Amino acid sequence: MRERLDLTPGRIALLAVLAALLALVVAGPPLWSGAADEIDTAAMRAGASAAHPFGTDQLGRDLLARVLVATRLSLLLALATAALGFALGVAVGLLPALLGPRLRSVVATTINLFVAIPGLLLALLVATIVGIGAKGAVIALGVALAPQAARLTQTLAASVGGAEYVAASRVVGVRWPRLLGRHILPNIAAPLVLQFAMATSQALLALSALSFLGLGVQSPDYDWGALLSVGLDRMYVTPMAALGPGLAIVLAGVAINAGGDVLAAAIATDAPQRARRRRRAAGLAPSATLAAPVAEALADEAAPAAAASAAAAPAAAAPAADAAPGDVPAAPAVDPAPAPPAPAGPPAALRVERLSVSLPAAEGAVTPVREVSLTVGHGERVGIVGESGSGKSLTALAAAALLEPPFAVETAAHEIAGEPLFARAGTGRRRLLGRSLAVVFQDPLSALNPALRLRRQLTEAAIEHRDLDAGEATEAAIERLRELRLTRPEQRLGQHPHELSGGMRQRAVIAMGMTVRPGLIVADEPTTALDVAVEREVLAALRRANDEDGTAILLISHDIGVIASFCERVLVMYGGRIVEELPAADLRERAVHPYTRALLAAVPDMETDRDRPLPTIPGRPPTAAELPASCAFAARCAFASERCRAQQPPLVALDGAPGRRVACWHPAPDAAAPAPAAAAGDEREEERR
Ligand SMILES: Nc1ncnc2c1ncn2[C@@H]1O[C@H](COP(=O)(O)OP(=O)(O)OP(=O)(O)O)[C@@H](O)[C@H]1O
Repeated sequence: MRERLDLTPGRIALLAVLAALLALVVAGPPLWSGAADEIDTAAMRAGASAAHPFGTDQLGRDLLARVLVATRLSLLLALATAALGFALGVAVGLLPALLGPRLRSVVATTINLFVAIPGLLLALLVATIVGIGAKGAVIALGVALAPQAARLTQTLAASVGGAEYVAASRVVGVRWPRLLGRHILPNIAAPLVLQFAMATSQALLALSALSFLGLGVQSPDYDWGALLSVGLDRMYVTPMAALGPGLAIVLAGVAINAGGDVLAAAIATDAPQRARRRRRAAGLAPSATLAAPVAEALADEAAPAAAASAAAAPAAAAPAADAAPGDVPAAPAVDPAPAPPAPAGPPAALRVERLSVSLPAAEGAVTPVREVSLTVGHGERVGIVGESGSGKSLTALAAAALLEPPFAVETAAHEIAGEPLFARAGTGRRRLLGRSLAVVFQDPLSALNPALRLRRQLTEAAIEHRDLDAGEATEAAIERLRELRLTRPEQRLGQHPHELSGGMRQRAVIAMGMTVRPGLIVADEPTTALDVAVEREVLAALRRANDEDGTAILLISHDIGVIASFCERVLVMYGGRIVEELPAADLRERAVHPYTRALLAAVPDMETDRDRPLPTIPGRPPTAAELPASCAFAARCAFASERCRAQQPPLVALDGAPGRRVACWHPAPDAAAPAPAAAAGDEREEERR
């Protein structure tokens, strides 16, 4: 502990000084105000002596006693100034995390404007309004401190807001006061405390300077600055008259900073925080691709509405409100087959039609997800597979309504549990999402708040959405953990995330999502960071949720082996589109898209010749900026023809093969599968020749 708090002998000495100063704040005036205020005409302007070590002032009052008594006023005024600055600054600095994108940018611009004004100028401006004296000085300096505090808070809150555990909490519908209180403020407390201590010592210095100049504390009150002014006259006769208050100011400033350091270190080196720092140092930060879009997700309901407004409208909906008009090009015109209708019975857990995601880029807008239509039936396990950059995560995040400007989301339809998501207003939408959908991100540690024990994290969604009290929610969480085969669940709830292994954490995240019994879990690469044994545990946990609760699963992975073994239906994505859809059972033998086949060929099976290298797909997938208006896979495809390089193949249903779709001008021959419905079937042989 001592090492973690960096308690060097010097720092311990400063903490002792701070403790002594705090004792003086309490005991100084009662003990010494008699001597401090006693006028002694016989000893006016006396030099240092045993009776008056710092000498006396012009009325013969003991200067040492006055310095001791002034501790209270000096420190309390400095504390009040910093408190005022931070109360204003933190309140304003948190606003961008809570407001919609437009108001957020107004507040951010205002903060920037105030930060640009020199603090002294701002203080003088306010002082002219509120007047001089102790009260005026506190208000003027407090207001001058506020912009820096606001900027710091804004930056810190934005960085925590990007964490996946905040996104996970949002998706289960946790409201902003709870988000702030539980997830954001505890995680930004350490740097804020540090900054607060520094602001207090700065305020002490500034207030002393004002009192020294006669603009701060007014007679008969006095602080160290006022005493310094008295003592300075006699600096050469009685040096301690000036050195005493001067030293008090310097020592107090340094001691306050040391106290702030130790307090901040105590908060920051709280065990879970340390674990997170170690992870960061090891380079295990959350994936930038995921974190970036979610970073904006803090704006509660207003912002999804921006992206959603487009979604609620028909296919030709305008881009999201924040994107400049004309920024987003229409996705290339294709005539995609709609997602196959869900079987009769309960409504589909998720249905999106013509989902496109665009974002502004240097070279104009890019559309990394284009016209994706998919349905996840009630209780179904559907997989999305594709190489990195194929658009899987953006599709999943857009489906979970977690994308915000600068991403612009367009859909012709977006239904969750059979209900049109964007027909609802903010609160209703959040409730629908919170009750019907849970998201499991790739990195379980970043999906859990490192500062909180599992109990709070696993119960908050159930308290919010199932109206359970804390005891009932705890019971539900224990039951979920037990179902997911986590040993000693009661004990686990008392632990912090870093105390669990990777697989346990991911199961805890799944349990967190399952406490509201959602109809759908969207799991984005939930096993990528885990080893094979743990991967099996996590997939088994998802499988149990599916089997026992009928929870549908949308599993995203670049590993076609995982998808094939876990899912019932597979969507293969490439270049932001679905290029093939088929039942998982057909994957190995009946896939017809050359890309799907190439992915499969790159996975070894029992018949693979171990002496020969595995086939790989030549080249690399196109980035969002490189997506052509023709077939995106053509550049890497052995069967590509002129037509592939010129025209985008539409995603079409395969005749006589329910639930199968393919987007290819030359689907591979498949003895078991009927010929594709597209004209491509006939042309294929001809063109290949
Ligand atoms: N925050 C972002 N800023 C700019 N471009 C992005 C961003 N996120 C995604 N993209 C673009 O969108 C494309 C699709 O990204 P997405 O994360 O959905 O792919 P993915 O298939 O999930 O890949 P991975 O498995 O690596 O996560 C990327 O190739 C990238 O060009």
